[in-house]
Amino acid sequence: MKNAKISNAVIKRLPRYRRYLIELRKKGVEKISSKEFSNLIGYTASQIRQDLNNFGGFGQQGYGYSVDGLYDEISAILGLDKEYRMVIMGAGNLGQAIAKYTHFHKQGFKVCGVFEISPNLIGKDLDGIEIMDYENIVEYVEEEEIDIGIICVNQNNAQEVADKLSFAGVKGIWNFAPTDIEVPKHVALENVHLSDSLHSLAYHMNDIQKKDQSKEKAKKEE
Ligand SMILES: NC(=O)c1ccc[n+]([C@@H]2O[C@H](COP(=O)([O-])OP(=O)(O)OC[C@H]3O[C@@H](n4cnc5c(N)ncnc54)[C@H](O)[C@@H]3O)[C@@H](O)[C@H]2O)c1
Repeated sequence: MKNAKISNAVIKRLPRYRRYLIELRKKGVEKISSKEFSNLIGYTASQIRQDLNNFGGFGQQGYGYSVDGLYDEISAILGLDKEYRMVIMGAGNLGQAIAKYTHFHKQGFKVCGVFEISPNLIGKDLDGIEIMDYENIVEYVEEEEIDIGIICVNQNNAQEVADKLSFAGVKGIWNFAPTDIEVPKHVALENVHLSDSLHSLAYHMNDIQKKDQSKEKAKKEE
């Protein structure tokens, strides 16, 4: 890797590159130029070259990128060439939905356990996964070598759960609670604030509407 300090914006684009490469592999495409990739994905060719140069390039002048090679490299950069063991904290609506979503497992992210505080849920079975008592989370993470904790508890309990998971030794926390939790430096944190995304959608919808209205107005005034 050329540069250890990669901007978050670049990291966020890599899964998208990878998704398109999966489609290209399915179609049997073996190589692609940055121009062709640009037409497909919607980023400029120079953006693509710049992004991939962060990691040493991979492209060959006059040849373009090897689809398999680039797919392997990006997968390795994202750490998707290994398996991860996960626990879900909170077996409410969201926790259950994530536990039942089998696609993550196919991508190498295995849900090993689900933890709860509600006596009504502890001991129940969730598609083959037993819902366990939150009291036992630290031992479980240590014994089962859990990598990732997924926070699906109520907002008010999220920080406490994050502290417990960090203490127990998880390497990453995927936080769905709509609150900014703090984690120690050795733990990676990714927040998924669905409402933020929805609010951003509302903004863009209204922005398009406003632009359309001002176009209409300008037309009428002509
Ligand atoms: N449901 C959604 O679609 C959705 C979408 C975006 C964000 N969220 C957020 O995700 C979180 C969960 O949402 P939900 O709809 O599943 O809520 P929910 O109330 O259905 O479930 C939360 C569960 O967490 C459990 N819990 C609380 N403290 C705990 C602890 N310390 N350890 C283990 N379990 C604990 C509760 O007993 C409950 O069963 C919330 O913070 C919510 O704001 C939910």
